[in-house]
Amino acid sequence: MSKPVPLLAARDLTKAHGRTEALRGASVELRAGEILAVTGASGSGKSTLLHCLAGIVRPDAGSVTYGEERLDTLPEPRLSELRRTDFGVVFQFGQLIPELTALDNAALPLMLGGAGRKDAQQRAGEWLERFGVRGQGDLRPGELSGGQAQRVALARALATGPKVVFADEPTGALDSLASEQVMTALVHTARETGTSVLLITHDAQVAAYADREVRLTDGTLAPSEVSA
Ligand SMILES: Nc1ncnc2c1ncn2[C@@H]1O[C@H](COP(=O)(O)OP(=O)(O)OP(=O)(O)O)[C@@H](O)[C@H]1O
Repeated sequence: MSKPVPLLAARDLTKAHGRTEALRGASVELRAGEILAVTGASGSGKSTLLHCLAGIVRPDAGSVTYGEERLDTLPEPRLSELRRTDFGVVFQFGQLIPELTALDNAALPLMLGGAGRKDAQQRAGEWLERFGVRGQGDLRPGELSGGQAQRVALARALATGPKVVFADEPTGALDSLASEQVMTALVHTARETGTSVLLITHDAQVAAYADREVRLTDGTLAPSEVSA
């Protein structure tokens, strides 16, 4: 059988922050519908890799290909459009807007994409429901538990129907029960919608939810792990 074509592929990425070489020739592929865990020690370059793959940061060298497009050289307007339409991101501390209710937080990307407020709120409500936090829709982030906030963040990331969700330590601030609930909801929804997930974690129990795991060491991935 021929090898599946990757949805997103990084080749030989290098990226320095000042004098720190965060990535030193990292290559990785994400396939359509795949949940890929990127693990590695603190400082090994995981977040930098995610930022390059999501088109948030441009690598110093190497390529990032998404479908037919080269993200590393794409003009900023098209890159922002892709980030809005095709990518969703979730970080360790949710990054919900504190002044907005959970419902309005989840509705915001839909409104930015052109939906009217009422329609966006209705669709956002359905996404909160999927993640088991519809009852918390009127609460502000400060009134949510860590796990609830992360589930709202996931609802917000998935509401626009992205092809890829980038999750950077989405359970890093949670206890094991909340972590399990967040990961179960994420995996279930990704499977149902065919969304690919790039999951960064230092937790082996979280990585076990993925289809495949690659490990970054000092800014590179071992060749055997690249083609696994
Ligand atoms: N904005 C920045 N300015 C300076 N150095 C940075 C910056 N971002 C990252 N670094 C450095 O680059 C290296 C890789 O960082 P990165 O955050 O990608 O690693 P990580 O594996 O995600 O780490 P952690 O698990 O601790 O979040 C580290 O040495 C870090 O200190």
